Amino acid sequence: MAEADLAAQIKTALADVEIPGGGDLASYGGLSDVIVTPGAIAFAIAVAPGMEAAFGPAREEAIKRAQALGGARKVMVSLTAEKSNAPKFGHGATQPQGKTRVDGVKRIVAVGSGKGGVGKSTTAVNIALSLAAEGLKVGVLDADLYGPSIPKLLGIEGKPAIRDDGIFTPHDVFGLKVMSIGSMLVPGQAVVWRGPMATSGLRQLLRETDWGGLDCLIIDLPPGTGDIHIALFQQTIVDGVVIVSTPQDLALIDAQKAIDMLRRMSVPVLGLVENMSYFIAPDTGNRYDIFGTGGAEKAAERLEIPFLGPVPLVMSIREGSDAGTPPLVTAPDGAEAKAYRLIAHRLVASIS
Ligand SMILES: Nc1ncnc2c1ncn2[C@@H]1O[C@H](COP(=O)(O)OP(=O)(O)OP(=O)(O)O)[C@@H](O)[C@H]1O
Repeated sequence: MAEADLAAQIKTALADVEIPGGGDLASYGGLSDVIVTPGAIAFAIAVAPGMEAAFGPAREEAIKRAQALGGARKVMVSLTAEKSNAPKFGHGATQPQGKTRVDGVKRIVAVGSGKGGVGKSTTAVNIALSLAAEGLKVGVLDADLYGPSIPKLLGIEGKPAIRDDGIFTPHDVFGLKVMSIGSMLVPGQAVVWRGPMATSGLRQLLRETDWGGLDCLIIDLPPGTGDIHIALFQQTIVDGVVIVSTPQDLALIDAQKAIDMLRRMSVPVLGLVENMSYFIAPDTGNRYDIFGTGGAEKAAERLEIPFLGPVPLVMSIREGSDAGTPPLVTAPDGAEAKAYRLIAHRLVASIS
């Protein structure tokens, strides 16, 4: 059945779901669009603050109705009271209550950046592979809803398997357990998958995946600071965040903003990586500091966070990453792999 037809059928089925105070869910103003992808069905129910518990049975019923029509698709229905969920920032910020660990995952390290395109996902994947090369059991969760690139970086195709009990089985690639929010989306739908729906999708990917006992889960965050970050840091104990930046000042200002947010949310900043730090000419092997290298190191000092190391701008990183064969896999003893391994060592030291 076409996805649009299925969405319409689900909407019709929701007309039989009663909501508190009378009326049905399909005609309730707080119901979002119903999104149907080849692997998932997602929608959100926004309620007034304090009404979450009262709407619980309606949500359960809605899940049942959607599941009955959706076959093997994973159903994600979020219930949010938007105002009460707003983060408290700035003066008087409090440590959010109710953060929990993820079953079967010892440590969570998120990788973020102030702005897009700085090489955050590339760094996340190569840090994960470096940790795995040390003998750790490592997973990667791609939470970059607006540009999920982990499947491409690791050459993953298709969707993760879903067990009978609805739990995801992650992809197994180069020894990593990998899940991507990208496999739940079809191109062009990320924009409608925002707010409560996105955060609910992330929560399910994180908590309804059989990670199989990990020493460390690396989460590739979207760039900047948004709903996904806030929801993750409010709900989950994250051991710390690595910030990736390029040497350009503008990027560092953005990185600084991201670091400020983490501090206000009481999330440890594990350090700064300077990506595309210098250029190695492929023909001569000569090094060129074309961007004025060292900006991130100085910024790290100023911000009083560890500097984890520089990664050169090298064609082999771009080509290997774009082909799904990261340098840690193709040339584990090469200079690029060494740069990532050094960063991973410092990261481990920073966590402990
Ligand atoms: N050190 C590097 N040398 C050469 N190319 C790199 C390097 N790091 C990343 N790239 C390339 O830069 C591009 C962007 O990288 P990546 O997708 O990791 O960035 P991102 O910050 O995660 O971006 P987005 O904001 O889209 O998530 C990719 O084509 C990648 O191969």
